[in-house]
Amino acid sequence: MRFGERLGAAVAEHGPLCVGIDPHPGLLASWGLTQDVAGLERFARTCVEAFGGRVAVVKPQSAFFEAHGSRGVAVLERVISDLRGSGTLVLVDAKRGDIGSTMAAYAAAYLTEGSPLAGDAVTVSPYLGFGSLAPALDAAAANGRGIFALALTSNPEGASVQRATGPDGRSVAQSVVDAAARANAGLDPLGDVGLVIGATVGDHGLDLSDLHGYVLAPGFGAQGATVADLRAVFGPELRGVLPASSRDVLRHGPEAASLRSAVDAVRRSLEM
Ligand SMILES: O=c1ccn([C@@H]2O[C@H](COP(=O)(O)O)[C@@H](O)[C@H]2O)c(=O)[nH]1
Repeated sequence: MRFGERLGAAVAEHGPLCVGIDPHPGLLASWGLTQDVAGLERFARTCVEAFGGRVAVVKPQSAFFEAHGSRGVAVLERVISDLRGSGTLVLVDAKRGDIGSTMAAYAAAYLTEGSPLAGDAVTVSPYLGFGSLAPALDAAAANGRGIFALALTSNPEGASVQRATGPDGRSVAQSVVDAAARANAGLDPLGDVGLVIGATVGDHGLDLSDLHGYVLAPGFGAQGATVADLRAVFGPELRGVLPASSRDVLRHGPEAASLRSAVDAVRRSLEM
């Protein structure tokens, strides 16, 4: 089954919340864990126990695993494998992007069946030109996987690049939206190319009407965006929007049960 179809089924079962696994040093400390691979592993195992089979999609942040070197990456590989084994979709947040020939290697790593780092989808950066992502689009389609391309990111620094307008009068972000829409055309119910648009961005000024794909909305929770902000940015129904929260859920650890309660509370807030 295509990624967009699998994501649709997962959202129908669990709701749209995407929970992030971001093992910040500060969170390891507040969970009473050591600042090493053993602490990382304990943190990650607790997250898998808490979220596996309970949310539509989990987003491990690759940077916090990479920070621990090859043994940290091995922990990420186990997180991906165990979450997928529990039936939960995994969006690896690695924000990869490079010239096409190198992008093909990233696509092999993150989107190809049998690769230990391949989740169900990966975040990618289109800022070497959306066309440079072609190997990732091809690998995603061939392997039933998806990509989420950065359009308008949640950090304030992103706007100077992403809201800039090109010679055709479109913003850079709108050109990313339009390219994703072309990739998703004809795929029902939604395609396999999603976008990242922060919940913090305010009036995004984008025409998303032809996107026909999912929108990951980080910035919800710890970065200050509320449910009201989500509705103001994306419309009252939040159709196709996956609000993403990491620290605001993870701060409730280290007990898996408390993490689950936090997820349930966020989910309820999204339903109100
Ligand atoms: O525009 C973006 C793109 C990605 N992120 C990532 O999402 C999480 C947010 O974590 P919180 O603790 O919920 O703030 C993190 O992994 C970022 O790298 C983003 O925030 N904004």
